[in-house]
Amino acid sequence: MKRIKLLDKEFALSIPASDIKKALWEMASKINAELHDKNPLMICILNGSFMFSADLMKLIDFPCEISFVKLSSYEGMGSTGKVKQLIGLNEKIEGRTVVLLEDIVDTGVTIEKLIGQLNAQNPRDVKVATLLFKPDACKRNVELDYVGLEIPNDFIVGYGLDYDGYGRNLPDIYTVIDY
Ligand SMILES: O=P(O)(O)OC[C@H]1O[C@H](OP(=O)(O)OP(=O)(O)O)[C@H](O)[C@@H]1O
Ligand code: HPA
Repeated sequence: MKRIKLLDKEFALSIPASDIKKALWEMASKINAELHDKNPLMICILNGSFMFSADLMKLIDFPCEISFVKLSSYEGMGSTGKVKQLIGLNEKIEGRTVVLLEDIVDTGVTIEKLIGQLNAQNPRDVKVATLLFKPDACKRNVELDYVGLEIPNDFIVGYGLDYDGYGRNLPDIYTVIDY
């Protein structure tokens, strides 16, 4: 299995780009079927979601808007449990369907906090589309409307996800080894 090194850690290939592509096609076809008449505002949660959001948006077959927020909770290989908001949302969402685009729901603290903030602005509906979900790590009761792949509770990098800033550019996903 292909291995890479980032900083002090080694990683082994765990999800090839072809599996990511298939998961994106399946998710996009559901979103296209269910939301084509809802004029949803897509919200990309930076940084990690930049690659997933860009690839998913290319598969959406109806006119729709995208905006961006920037949140941070992870440091090194673990969650701090605290979510910092680095860039907020400018758009008004009252009465609108919004779709949060996440690369990963891990402990669930990031998505739970953002859903709470957005619900205070009385949207019509807040939906969550996440490429990856770690069910064994998730401590929060959050409803995930579109999930690409369920994965084990291991630290991963690639396809937007980083280890201390590195690895986001990798087209495949890798799992840490020997730590
Ligand atoms: O479910 P959680 O435990 O909250 O973890 C998920 C969040 O962690 C990552 O962001 P991170 O804080 O690493 O910031 P980044 O996107 O800039 O890498 C990821 O992009 C999610 O937003
Ligand atoms: O496994 C992960 N890897 C990188 N960033 C993350 N943010 C949450 N979980 C992860």
